[in-house]
Amino acid sequence: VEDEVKSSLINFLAKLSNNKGKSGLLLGWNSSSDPCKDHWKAVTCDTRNNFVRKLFLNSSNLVGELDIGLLCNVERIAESLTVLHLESNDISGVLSPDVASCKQLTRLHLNGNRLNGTLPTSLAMLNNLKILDVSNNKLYGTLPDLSRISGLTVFLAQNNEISGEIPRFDFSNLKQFNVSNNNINGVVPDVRGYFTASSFLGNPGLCGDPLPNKCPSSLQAESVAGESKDSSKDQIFMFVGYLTLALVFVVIIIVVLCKRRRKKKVVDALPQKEEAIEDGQDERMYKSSTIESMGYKAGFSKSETSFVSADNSALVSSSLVVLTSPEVNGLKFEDLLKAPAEMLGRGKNGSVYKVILDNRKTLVVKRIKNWPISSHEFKQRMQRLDQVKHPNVLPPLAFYSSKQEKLLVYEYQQNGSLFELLHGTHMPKTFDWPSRLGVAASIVEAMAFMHQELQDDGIAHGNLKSSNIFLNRNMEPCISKYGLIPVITRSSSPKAFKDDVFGFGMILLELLTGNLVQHNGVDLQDWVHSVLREEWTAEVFDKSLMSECASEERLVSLLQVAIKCVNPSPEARPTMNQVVVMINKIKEEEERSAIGPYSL
Ligand SMILES: Nc1ncnc2c1ncn2[C@@H]1O[C@H](COP(=O)(O)OP(=O)(O)OP(=O)(O)O)[C@@H](O)[C@H]1O
Repeated sequence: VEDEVKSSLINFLAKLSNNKGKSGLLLGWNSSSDPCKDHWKAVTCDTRNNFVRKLFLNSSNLVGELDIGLLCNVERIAESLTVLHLESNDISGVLSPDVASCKQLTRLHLNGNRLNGTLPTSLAMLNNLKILDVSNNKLYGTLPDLSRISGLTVFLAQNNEISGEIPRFDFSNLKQFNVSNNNINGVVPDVRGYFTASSFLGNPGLCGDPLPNKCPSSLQAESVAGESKDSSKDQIFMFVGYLTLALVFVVIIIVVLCKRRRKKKVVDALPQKEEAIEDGQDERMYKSSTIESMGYKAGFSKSETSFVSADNSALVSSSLVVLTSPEVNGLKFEDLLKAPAEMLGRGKNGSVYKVILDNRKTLVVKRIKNWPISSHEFKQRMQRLDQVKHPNVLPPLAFYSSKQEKLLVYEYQQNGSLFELLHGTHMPKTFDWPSRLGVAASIVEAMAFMHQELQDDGIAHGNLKSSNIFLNRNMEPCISKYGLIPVITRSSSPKAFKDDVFGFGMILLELLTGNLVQHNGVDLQDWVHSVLREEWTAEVFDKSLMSECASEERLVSLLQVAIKCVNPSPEARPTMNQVVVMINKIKEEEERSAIGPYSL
C-alpha cells in the first residue's frame, strides 16, 4: 500500500481519537507496517490488489472529529473504499461534501455519534450507496435529495434535529426508512404503504398518512402546488410519455380488432359475454360472478357435462374428468358452473378463478387457452400426474379438455404463495432462517420425488418459481402447476428437468437475498454474481437474516448450492437428487447447532 494511503488512514484515525496517539486507541496502525499485508486491525483489503476496502471503526471509543476528506480526497482510497463503519462512538464535527469523492461507498454508518451540521447535498453523488445510517446524532438543516441513488435500500436519520420537508425518495426500493424524532415539517410523501407511522413520528410539523394527524387543507394544497411547480419539467416528459402510450394503445387496438375479426371467421363458438370479459370491457363482471356467467358454456353445453371417473373419462370427450383426490369426490361440472367465482389473475394464456362450492369447499380453476397439446396427450398427462402424489405437490383435482381450451381444478390455498410471503407487504416477522431452510428442503425433496417418478414420461414441472409455490394450512410449501408446459419431446426432456433445477436455484436466491428475480431490469443471478465477484458475500443476504444472526457459514453453503443450480450450462447443473443431499447436509448442521454441543 502506498505511503499516502497509509498516512491518510493514520491521520484520519488520529483526528478521530483527538490526536491522542495512544497505541491502543490507534489500533496499532503505524507507518512502518502495511495495512493490508500486516493485517491492520479494523481494515479489510482486497486480497488481489491490496486496496483498502472496508474500515470497521465502530464502537472504538473515538471522541475526536470527523474529517472525511482525509480519506475521500486520496484517490487510491476513494476508488476502493466500499464500507465505512464509524457508528457507536462519540465523534463530533460535520460530514463534509468531500464524502462525494468516495464514489465506491455502499455502506456508510455514522449513527450514534455527536455529528452536527447539515448533511451535504453531494451525498447524492454516491451512486453505489445502499445503506446510509446517520441516526442518533445532532444533525440539523434539511435532508439532501437522494432520489437519484437507485440502489439505496436503507436510509435512517431518526433522532436528530433535522428540519425542512422530506425530499423525494424511491420508497418502493427502500427496505428501511426512518426520519422520526426530528423537526421535519410538511406533508408526508406518498409512501405507498411501504412504511408505517413509526418512520415519521416525533416531528411536530409533519402531517398526513400514515401519521394519525391529518394535514390542514391549505398545507395539502400547498404541497400539491409545490409538487406541480417542481414537476413542470417532469410534466413535459410525462406528456411525451402519454402521447407515446396513446399511440401504442391505438396500434394495439387495431391489431386486436384485426385478430378478432380473423378469429371470428375460424371459430365462432365463444359467446359475446366471454369476449367482453377477456378483452376487459366489463371489469365489474369479474367479481361475484359465476363461471357459467363468465362464459364457461363456451364450446360445450351444460347438458353435455357429466360426472365421470378417471377410468372411463377418455370415452366422453366433453366432460369434466374428476381425478382420484377424495377432496372433490362427487364434483360435477354443474357445481363449478353455478358456483360464485372471482378472477384471481389473467395472463396471456388464460385466467385463474377462485370458486366457492355449495359445500364451502374453495377451488381454483385455471383456464389455459391454445395449449399446443392434443386432448389425448393432455388426458394422459393429467392421469399420470394423478398417480404420482407427494404431500408437497398440489395435485390437479379435475380437468376438462377441448381443442381451444383446457380447464384445471386445484384446491385453493388460502395462505398465499411463497412469492407473496417473501416480497409482499404483509411479510410476517417469523419467516426466519430455519423456516426458509425448511421450505427449501421440502421443495427440493418433493421435486426430486417428482423427477424420479416422471423422468421416463418426460414430464418436468416446466415453470418452477416462487409464485407457483403455495403455503398450505400448516404453512408447508406446496408446489403448484406441475407439468403445465407444452409437450416435451424426448430429446429436449433432460433440459426441461435441468430447467427445473435452475428454477429451484432462483427460489434459493430469493430465499437468501429477499430480492425479486428481476429488479430494476437486473436479473437476480447476475446481481448475486457481481456482488460475489467483489467479495462482498455478506452483502448478498437478506438484512433480516443477518439481523437474526443466522449462521453466515450455512447461508454461504446454501448460496453455493444456489449458484450451482443456476449455472448457465444445463449439463453443469446438479440433479434434484444431488441438491437434496447438499441441502440436507446444511439442514443437519443447522439442527446440530440448534441442539448445542452440551445437550447430547
Ligand atoms: N391454488 C391456488 N390457491 C390460491 N391462489 C392461487 C392458486 N393458484 C393460483 N393462485 C393465484 O392466482 C393468481 C394467478 O395465478 P396464475 O397461476 O395465473 O399465476 P401466474 O404466476 O401469473 O401464472 P404463470 O405461472 O402462468 O406465470 C395468482 O395471484 C396466484 O397466487
